[in-house]
Amino acid sequence: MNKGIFITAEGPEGAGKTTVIGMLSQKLEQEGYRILLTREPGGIEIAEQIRRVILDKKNTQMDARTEALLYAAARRQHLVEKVIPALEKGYIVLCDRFIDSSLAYQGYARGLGIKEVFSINRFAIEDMMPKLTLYFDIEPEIGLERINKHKNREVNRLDLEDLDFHHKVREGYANLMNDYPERMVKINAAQPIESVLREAEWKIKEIIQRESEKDLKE
Ligand SMILES: Nc1ncnc2c1ncn2[C@@H]1O[C@H](COP(=O)(O)OP(=O)(O)OP(=O)(O)O)[C@@H](O)[C@H]1O
Ligand SMILES: Cc1cn([C@H]2C[C@H](O)[C@@H](COP(=O)(O)O)O2)c(=O)[nH]c1=O
Repeated sequence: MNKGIFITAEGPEGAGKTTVIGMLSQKLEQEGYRILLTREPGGIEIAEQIRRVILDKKNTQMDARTEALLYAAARRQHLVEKVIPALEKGYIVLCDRFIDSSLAYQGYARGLGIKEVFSINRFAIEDMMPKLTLYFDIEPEIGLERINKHKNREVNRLDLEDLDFHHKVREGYANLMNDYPERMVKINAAQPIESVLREAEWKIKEIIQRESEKDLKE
């Protein structure tokens, strides 16, 4: 049985996910929580290798289903090698992207179908869904402008998709918000960083409180 809490961060490019969960992980650690901060695709050696293949700008010929399968493979390995052991030890796992990225990017924006992409991911994750998903909502124009300003960030193959693709990604997330209102919360990521941080922290504290009460009752 998992004693920890699995939390994911989702959203279009440049929404601020990495910045916000990085800052929150430090804050929560200082408050005494055991935190594992990780990311997808990646987080462990095999998945980082898969990440390099998927995101390499030279791989323009990659088929959409191959792309979806590679993300799912990286996800599987990352879960079994890193996420599940940490949850078993009682860590709060903060993961930068997870299955909803596949559903929004490959399922909706690439047009493979949300249900179809969910089904290959079901094989990868079994029933390991997050307890909470923070969805950082941003207009793609603002998000892309942010990452273009960020000189040290390497532009990857997915970033180079046209604006229409990035709008579809956001539409895909809007569909997921409708489908999973019990675990997904939307945060307006266009706000100043302090407000985004505050909202994300509230949501995380709420789930920590809820889960600890559940533990006490069990
Ligand atoms: N609320 C904000 N207002 C203004 N700039 C922000 C805000 N949040 C993050 N940024 C800046 O936007 C840039 C992108 O942020 P970050 O890398 O955290 O986004 P991301 O959602 O993880 O992007 P990606 O998924 O594309 O890697 C960074 O330079 C960051 O400092
Ligand atoms: C997990 C996952 C990711 N993607 C896309 C989303 C981004 O364009 C890149 C990852 O880069 P980031 O800087 O770490 O955000 O990959 C995807 O299309 N499908 C997925 O399942």
